[in-house]
Amino acid sequence: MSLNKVNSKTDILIIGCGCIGLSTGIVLLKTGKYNVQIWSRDLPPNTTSNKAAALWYPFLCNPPDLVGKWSAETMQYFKDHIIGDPKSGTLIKKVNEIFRREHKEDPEWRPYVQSFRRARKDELPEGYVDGFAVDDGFVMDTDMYMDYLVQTFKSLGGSIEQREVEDIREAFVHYDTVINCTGLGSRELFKDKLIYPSRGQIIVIKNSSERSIMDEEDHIAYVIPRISNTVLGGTNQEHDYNTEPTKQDTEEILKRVAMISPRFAKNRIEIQDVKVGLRPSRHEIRLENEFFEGGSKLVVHNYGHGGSGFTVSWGCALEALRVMEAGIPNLLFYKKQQQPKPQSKL
Ligand SMILES: Cc1cc2nc3c(=O)[nH]c(=O)nc-3n(C[C@H](O)[C@H](O)[C@H](O)COP(=O)(O)OP(=O)(O)OC[C@H]3O[C@@H](n4cnc5c(N)ncnc54)[C@H](O)[C@@H]3O)c2cc1C
Ligand SMILES: NCCCC(=O)C(=O)O
Repeated sequence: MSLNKVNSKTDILIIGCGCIGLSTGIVLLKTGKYNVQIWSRDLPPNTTSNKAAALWYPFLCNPPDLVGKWSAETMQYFKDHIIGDPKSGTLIKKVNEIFRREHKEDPEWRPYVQSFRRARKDELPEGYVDGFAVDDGFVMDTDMYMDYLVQTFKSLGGSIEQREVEDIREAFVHYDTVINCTGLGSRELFKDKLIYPSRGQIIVIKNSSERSIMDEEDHIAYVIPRISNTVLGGTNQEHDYNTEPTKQDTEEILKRVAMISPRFAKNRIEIQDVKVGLRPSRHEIRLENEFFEGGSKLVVHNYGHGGSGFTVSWGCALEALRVMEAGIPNLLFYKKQQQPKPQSKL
């Protein structure tokens, strides 16, 4: 008994074409063992992923130890495979998180990131007394990076179909193994009411700056310089489904950003764009196997990455591969169990 195979490779379906679905598909294709197709309701640039800032920095995501591990693995993957490619839209950029109050504790991800250090006094704006620093963090022009992921996925033989899945059994007609990378979509598709939107608004401006700086202590304020523009943020409104920018949030962001980086005083900013995305927030990332139809169908869940999808994407993709390959023997066992017993000759 074998799984659906073409040219001796096993067919895998990924649902979702955000940074998680695309990273997971690329990792699977690079093994040379799988044919991978993506079905997705929205394609880049119309995904949440495309609305991200984005930079490497664990934020609004749990569980802390695994987020630390996956963030570090993602940083290494970027260094090994992505940063050097100008088509990727990525840049190494120092990241500073700054605090108005002393922070005795290091971040929980500190043990996994060797380059972590405390901020120097000269890196702290007026009114800030403490901070974290990661000198080899990275930022990405999100639309460029998402296009890069799509091109990489397709160049490795992956195929993408724009298609909404209303019932997971639609996928089971053609596939034994499905990887669920639907982000917030899992709330409906898998009735997971633990996942909910955290609304984030950002402003895209022409100016640029030499480093990423963030104050996330009492509210959110960040400046993220990219290749072709700079992103100012942000907001975090839980259970808010409004995907339209609001003038009030834009004003609030500009006021807060001026406090962490005075050079961005409102009257010197040329706003290019204002975007809103709904982070797929959950008490923790769901990355596990779930068997359906008496064990003969396998879904690998990989969703709920909150404010850190890019930061953990490659670590989670590698983990999804490991989890899936650990589950396939069970799948074969259950499929065999369901085979009709050969009729006795007597
Ligand atoms: C303003 C903002 C700034 C951010 N900045 C950063 C940052 O700096 N660094 C960072 O690491 N993260 C950042 N994030 C978080 C990051 O954007 C998310 O964690 C990440 O995009 C989640 O990726 P995803 O692929 O799971 O989700 P999505 O990008 O939402 O992709 C889900 C996909 O599944 C598809 N789908 C859903 N349901 C179905 C269905 N039923 N059938 C078919 N397809 C379906 C959708 O169409 C979509 O293609 C930010 C988020 C926001 C909002
Ligand atoms: N951690 C600050 C970068 C922006 C981000 O992650 C977000 O979700 O907003």
